[in-house]
Amino acid sequence: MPEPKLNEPILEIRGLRKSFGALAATDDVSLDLRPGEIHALIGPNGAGKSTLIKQIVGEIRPDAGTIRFEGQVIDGLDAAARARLGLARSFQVSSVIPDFTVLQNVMLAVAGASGAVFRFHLPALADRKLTEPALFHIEQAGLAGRHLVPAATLSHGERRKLEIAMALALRPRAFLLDEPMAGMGLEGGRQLTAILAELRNEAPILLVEHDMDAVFALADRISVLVYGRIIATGSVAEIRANPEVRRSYLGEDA
Ligand SMILES: Nc1ncnc2c1ncn2[C@@H]1O[C@H](COP(=O)(O)OP(=O)(O)OP(=O)(O)O)[C@@H](O)[C@H]1O
Repeated sequence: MPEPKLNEPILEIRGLRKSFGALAATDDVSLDLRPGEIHALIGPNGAGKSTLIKQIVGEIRPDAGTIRFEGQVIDGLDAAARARLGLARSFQVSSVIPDFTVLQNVMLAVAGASGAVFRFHLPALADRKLTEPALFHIEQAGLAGRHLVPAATLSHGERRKLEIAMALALRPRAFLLDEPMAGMGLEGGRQLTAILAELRNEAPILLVEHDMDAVFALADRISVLVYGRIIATGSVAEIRANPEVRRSYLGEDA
């Protein structure tokens, strides 16, 4: 794989198109995810956000266009191969095992990432190669002290943090987060916002989110998708001031 150059986009989408019958769900979309940034993708329901994410992770094949990941064209790779490169969606497809503790779940993710065989008996649980990174990611995700609690008994917000810890264990090169704030409540949302702000230091984040408070607090750049097209990309200030964006998505009170 060619070495990515500093400041070259981690993810580079060019001229992507996907139609369902007569409906252009992705209509000539070009978008970059740069190192260290949180790039929010916003837009009304049905704008094509999920369809775009599915094409990035390899679940849907585009009709046209190219996706590069760390300089490599990934158009021919399936979802599993893309995940192995470090390009995977977090949160939507959840692999949390309810009967396992927080620590066991994260150890499983650490083991999966390293290719180790995970044995569910005491020697494996004492294996510091798994416990140490697992505990580190649990703390990173804001769950310190909760590692012995079964996942089934976690609150909604804690469960999301567990999912972040498991995502971190996979050492992704980019995070694709699909509505992480959904159902979090005010306090949970605040906590998750702080965690995501830190997460960007691990890998850049493409953030699909309807919660505009979170988007405005976190995003370095925002792209606005309407009817499958990106109508604007810019800083929070630029997007808030953009008349077309205000008309089509934010409303005049934004
Ligand atoms: N498999 C499919 N077959 C036909 N139409 C589809 C399919 N998947 C999505 N669509 C249509 O494509 C458009 C974009 O849908 P998509 O789910 O990507 O939007 P979205 O921006 O993610 O919406 P939301 O914010 O509600 O999640 C919608 O009109 C949807 O009905």
